[in-house]
Formats: sequence, C-alpha cells, structure tokens
Amino acid sequence: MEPHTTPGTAPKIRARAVTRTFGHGTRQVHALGPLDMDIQHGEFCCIVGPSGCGKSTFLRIVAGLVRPSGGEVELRAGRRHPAAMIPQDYGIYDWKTVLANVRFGLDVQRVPRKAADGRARDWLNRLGLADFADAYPATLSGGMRQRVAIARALAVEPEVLLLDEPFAALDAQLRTILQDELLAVCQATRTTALFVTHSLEEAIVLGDRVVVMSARPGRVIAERRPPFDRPRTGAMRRAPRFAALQSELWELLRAEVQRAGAGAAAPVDPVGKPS
Ligand SMILES: Nc1ncnc2c1ncn2[C@@H]1O[C@H](COP(=O)(O)OP(=O)(O)OP(=O)(O)O)[C@@H](O)[C@H]1O
Repeated sequence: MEPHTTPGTAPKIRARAVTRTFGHGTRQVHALGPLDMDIQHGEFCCIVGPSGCGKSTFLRIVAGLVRPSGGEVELRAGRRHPAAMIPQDYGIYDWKTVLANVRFGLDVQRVPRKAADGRARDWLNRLGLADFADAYPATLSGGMRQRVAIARALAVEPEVLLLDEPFAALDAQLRTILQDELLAVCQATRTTALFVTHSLEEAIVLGDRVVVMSARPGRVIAERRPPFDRPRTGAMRRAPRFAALQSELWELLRAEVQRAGAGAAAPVDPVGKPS
C-alpha cells in the first residue's frame, strides 16, 4: 500500500523533543512528551491514545495556539495556504450566517468579497449545505454544524488541516458519513492532515498512518499503516484486515492503560470490545 504522500520532500510537520507542562510547583502537570513526529506532505496522520495523554495539547502546539515548554515544531505551510484547525466544539460563530462562517477565513485573508463568496458557496455545495447559506448555525443539526466547520476550514485551501475529534459529538451513522466525506475531500485535495480521535475505527478508515501515544505525558509508543489502497471507500470497514488492525491497536492501548494504572482512561470504540 502506498500512502498518498510525496516522497523525498521535507516533512510538512516536524516535531522534535516537544514537551509541555502546565501549572507550577506541586500542581505542575507534565502533559506531553518528549515527543518526536514527522508528518509528510499529503499524509493523513491519525493520533490515538489514552484520555488525557496530551493529544489535544500537541495539536494546539502544532496550530501555534499553545507554546511548547521544550523542543520545537516546524510547520511548513505558506501564508496563502495556512494551517486550519477544526476544534472539538466546531468553533463556528452563532451570530454569523452559514455563508459568513464559511467565508470567515477568506475574509481574514482579505480575499475580495465576490471571490470569497464564490469559494464559500462552492464548499457549501460540496458538503450539501447549499440551501442553508443564509441560515444561522442555531437552526442547524449537529452534523450540519460540523459540516460548516469542515467547509470553513477547507475554504482557505489549507496545506495542513488539524482536526481534534471533530466527529466526537455525532451519532455513529452521521459520523460514518462525514468520515467518508472527509476522506474523499482530503484524497482529492491531497491536504496534509493531523487528526486526533478516540475512535480506532475512524483512525483506520482515514489514516495513512495511525500513531499510538502513551498515557500522560504522551510519547509515541507505536505506529501502524492501515493496509488499504487509496482511493479508499467505506467498504474497507468490512475487510478482515480492518478488524485485525483494530484489535491490534486496541490491545496496544489496553496494555498501555494497564501499564499506566487507573489514572489513564481507555479509548472508546472497537466494535465488540469493551469501551
Ligand atoms: N490549559 C491547561 N491548563 C492546565 N492543564 C491542562 C491544560 N490543557 C491541558 N491540560 C492537562 O494536560 C493533560 C493533557 O490534556 P489534553 O487535553 O492534551 O489530553 P488529550 O489526550 O487530548 O485528552 P482527551 O483524549 O481526554 O481529550 C491533561 O492532564 C490536562 O488536564
């Protein structure tokens, strides 16, 4: 299986010895690291790990929202096509229309209004929201709000997409639909993506690579490459190799949670396995 990456080029994201602590003195929490990670151009990299191990912290460091306490992160994205983040709570603005939300990043980039509207409408079309351009987010379902967040992030044509459990609040059916949509879009645009999830199924469906983190402070303890060719379709979920990899990842995480003791919570998910 070949990941849809460009070989021989410098990594799009390069993290070296990244650590982060929060608080001071006896209240200090060592949240992350030291962590090393390279994410290649066009790669879709999923991160799984016990709850509280520092996944979101790492993503926020890559996004430039949190400073690392030690080490460094290099993100190679141009000013015209920056990194875009989709946070857990979608981060859409309730006082703006759907169209204005999707156009938001383009307004920040000072793209002229007509062009920005055109691009925003194009993404609304692609994500099935064309009829809701003038609606306000409060009138939308959770899945539609999530689509708005995806459309807003993709409208700036980011070179790097950072996603923090974007589908966590959705029901299983909608989650599957949006996974497939995200997969299709990222494959078509060859966007580099770093995706944090608690769901092993989601990680295998979407990832060229699944990185497993230790309990807090999170470090990389394993990585696996789902053995499925691209373009992938949702049908891969029924392949025996899919279930085998899901079980393998589950065992890795279970062992890590046991090693770390009761302080670390197991991930949710594998069908047929305890959560
Ligand atoms: N701003 C903060 N101030 C203090 N502690 C923080 C802060 N942000 C994160 N932490 C702590 O750092 C640790 C890692 O948190 P983080 O949210 O990165 O974990 P996570 O792996 O994303 O967790 P989950 O899977 O449950 O979402 C946790 O112990 C958390 O309480």
